Amino acid sequence: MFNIESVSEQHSEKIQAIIDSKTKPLGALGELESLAMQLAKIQFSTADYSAANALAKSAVKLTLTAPHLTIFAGDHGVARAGVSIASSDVTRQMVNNFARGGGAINAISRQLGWRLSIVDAGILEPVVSTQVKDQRLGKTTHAINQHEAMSSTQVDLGFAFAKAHIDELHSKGCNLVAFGEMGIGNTTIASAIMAAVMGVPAAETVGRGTGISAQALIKKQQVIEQALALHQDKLTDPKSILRCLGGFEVVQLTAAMLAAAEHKMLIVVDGFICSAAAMLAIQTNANVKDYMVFAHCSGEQGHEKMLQWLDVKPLLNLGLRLGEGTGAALALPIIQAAVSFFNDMASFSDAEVTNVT
Ligand SMILES: O=C(O)c1ccc[n+]([C@@H]2O[C@H](COP(=O)([O-])O)[C@@H](O)[C@H]2O)c1
Ligand SMILES: Cc1cc2nc[nH]c2cc1C
Repeated sequence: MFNIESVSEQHSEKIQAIIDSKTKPLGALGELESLAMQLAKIQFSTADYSAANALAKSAVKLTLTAPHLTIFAGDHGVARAGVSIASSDVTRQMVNNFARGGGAINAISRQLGWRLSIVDAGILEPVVSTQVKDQRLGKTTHAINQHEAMSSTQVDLGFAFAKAHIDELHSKGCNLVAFGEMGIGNTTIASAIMAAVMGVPAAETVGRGTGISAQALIKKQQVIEQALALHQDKLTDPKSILRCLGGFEVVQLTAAMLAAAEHKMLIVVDGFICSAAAMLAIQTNANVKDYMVFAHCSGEQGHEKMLQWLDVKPLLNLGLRLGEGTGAALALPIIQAAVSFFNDMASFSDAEVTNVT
């Protein structure tokens, strides 16, 4: 269903030679070098003869164009079980806040230069604003400990919506996407998905989300255990996991990542909920991982274990546990720095510096 090319290793040696020709000790730009290598493999991945030629002459440039961050918002039936500090009304209130430019993600995006889309993937009551894109799959999901969260028709519609959104960004020249989410109760959803995908008990995936009490944490774990037991025979593939345990925003996050990789966009993954969607995207098509950068390790218990399972290294560890795409947004200047050194740094020969490699 998704046609995602794995990145080519064809030019790796030439790309490494360019990185190593720069005026620095070998490897001294650390993770920036890994990012440059990843992006170069994505952008020079064709068997194109001219790309190979340009690489040989170190004339090729990496590009970052129209960086775009999309926040998907959704509401969750499970929020009624007392698994969050907030009620579902706060999802709509925060979407309204984003629409008016008042969220943390708005402030950070203005500072760093992300363009923002706010997508209503299915919150209780829609927000009337031209700033909010209607991709609603329903009013709210069913409580996952009582029922399948949604129908397979809703999952499919979410995939279609997300793909159309990404196709539009691509047609406008965007080659770097980040995603965030907003949805009271969605750390319960992400913990349940993590448990289903990794085959570990809820106790290993549950965390405090927005900051619930020790007592509420026990309740939250029970709810996840009930959901896993209720759907245990159906948690066999990503779309079934999304149907049984998902959220409307998690469905669209998963599909958006897959669609972005089809277009060879770099995908910046945010915290716990976005990483749960990334797990499902990778289960759907393992090649998507080549296009992903994991921006940060969230303060949410379980995220570190999830990242270890994914075998990825996050760029930042700032104790953020807000969501909204805030961690992903912060990765932009780091990615820009990787592109700048690759494109603009002098080589030892250009700068007449003794080659120390
Ligand atoms: O991204 C994260 O790692 C993260 C960790 C904890 C909480 N959140 C945000 O908090 C909300 C979910 O928390 P909760 O307690 O309602 O499940 C949702 O709107 C997320 O954006 C996000
Ligand atoms: C106020 C608030 C802001 C948020 N942003 C993302 N998740 C959130 C949850 C709450 C409760």
